[in-house]
Amino acid sequence: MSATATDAPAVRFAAACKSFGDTRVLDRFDLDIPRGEKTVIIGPSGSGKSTLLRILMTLEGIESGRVEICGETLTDRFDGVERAPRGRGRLRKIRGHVGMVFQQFNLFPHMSALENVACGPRLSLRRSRVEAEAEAEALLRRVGLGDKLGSYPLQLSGGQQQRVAIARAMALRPEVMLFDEVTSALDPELIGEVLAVMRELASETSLTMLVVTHQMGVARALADRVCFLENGRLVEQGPPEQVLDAPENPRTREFLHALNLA
Ligand SMILES: Nc1ncnc2c1ncn2[C@@H]1O[C@H](COP(=O)(O)OP(=O)(O)OP(=O)(O)O)[C@@H](O)[C@H]1O
Repeated sequence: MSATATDAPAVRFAAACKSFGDTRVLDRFDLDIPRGEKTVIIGPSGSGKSTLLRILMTLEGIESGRVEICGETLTDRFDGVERAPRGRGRLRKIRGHVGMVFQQFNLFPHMSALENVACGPRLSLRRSRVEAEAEAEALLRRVGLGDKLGSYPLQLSGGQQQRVAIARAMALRPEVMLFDEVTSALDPELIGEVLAVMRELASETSLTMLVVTHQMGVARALADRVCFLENGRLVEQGPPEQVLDAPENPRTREFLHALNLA
């Protein structure tokens, strides 16, 4: 039986297996993330990092094992096989725990920054327009965009669009925030402004943050714990100064060495 919602970890993968055709992407994968922890996942291309996040967003199911978010099982046992959860109410409840920010900002182009942030609470949380927009304005100020409330995505830089996307995810008051390569599409001079917002969230909130990145600077700036993933397995994990500066596993060392040469 799973733990109750309050004492359960924010995220739990237990012996989770996931394949695409003949490709085994997660191989009896185990990971517990305590509430409030900021975890950064690094690893080579194709190691399964995005798949982990997609499973947590219930966009993918698993074949066996178990995945939980805030004590809710993401998969239903059905004929001995774990499947993605069925039923709209249940899906909505599970997804309500989670916010996600992607590499591509995915803002609605026909809506202003304010409307992009306010529309989720209006539709999903049934907030009034006045309430949703007041909260959206506060969030946009928090990410340094108080002067861009009426701007449309095309009038904003990539860094500004990504900060709107972070505010939009925060507006739904998730307990767990997932960040998938959120600084990878940005010019180097814009990375810092997005990272600053993420650092502020990391230090000033009790959000659980799960961050996938290829940028070790991002890992250093945010992580309580860095996890190195390869071929769907957790090869090494620990605080950033251990995993990034003094890795114990030869595979982690090779990966970091190759990054330094790149
Ligand atoms: N929908 C899909 N159908 C088939 N194969 C997929 C699908 N999604 C992912 N894969 C495969 O699963 C493996 C893991 O992909 P995933 O995107 O999770 O890796 P990743 O570590 O996030 O890679 P990257 O760093 O390049 O984004 C890869 O071999 C990928 O080709």
